[in-house]
Amino acid sequence: MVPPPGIPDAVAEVNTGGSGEWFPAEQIRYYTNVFLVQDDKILLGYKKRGLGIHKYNGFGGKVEPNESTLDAAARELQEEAGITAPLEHVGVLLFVVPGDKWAHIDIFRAMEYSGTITESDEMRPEWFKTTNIPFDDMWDADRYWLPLLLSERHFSGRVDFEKQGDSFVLKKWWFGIHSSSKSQGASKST
Ligand SMILES: COc1nc(N)nc2c1ncn2[C@H]1C[C@H](O)[C@@H](COP(=O)(O)OP(=O)(O)OP(=O)(O)O)O1
Repeated sequence: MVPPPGIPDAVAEVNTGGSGEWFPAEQIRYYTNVFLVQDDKILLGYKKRGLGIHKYNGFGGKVEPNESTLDAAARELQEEAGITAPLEHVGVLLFVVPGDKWAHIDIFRAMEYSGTITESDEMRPEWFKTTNIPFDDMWDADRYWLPLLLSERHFSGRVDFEKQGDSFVLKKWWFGIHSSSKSQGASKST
């Protein structure tokens, strides 16, 4: 299948599913998400409020006006987990819900950090073995792309969700890797 709207043509498919047409374009809102990986462990945060409450995720949030995505990612990591880290840009994900702004999320990986990992009012950090990631307690699509981050691929993907009450139900998804395969160094992106 060719990449869906919003994904560069050069990205090679690794995983796709669901049915129907892709949803039409709406306005875009930019977010970041940072995952700290060390040896066989990954640091996730249990979200205590807001979007994705009661799910585990990386550390991130909205990019503020006049802020680069890299600066936003570093700020959110500090605010939510109390640490700083060299960040490597590894992927871009588009999450689409009809009637909402598209979420464009720049994904970063860190392999080392400075400071003391600290719970915040938004996130409770917790280490997991990479063989025991709590996918049942994460956003539904994370199981399809997080392995690409762990295997050091540079990836792009898109997920269309349908909102049913308070739940986001997966409708269609597409994930692919960039031909260079290995992820790239820190970048401002977008
Ligand atoms: C829909 O699928 C998603 N999957 C994953 N894994 N992560 C997602 C998804 N949708 C949004 N996210 C990420 C993007 C951000 O990292 C957070 C949401 O950020 P939030 O709304 O909490 O932004 P803040 O700026 O921190 O919010 P405050 O204004 O409350 O500080 O989830």
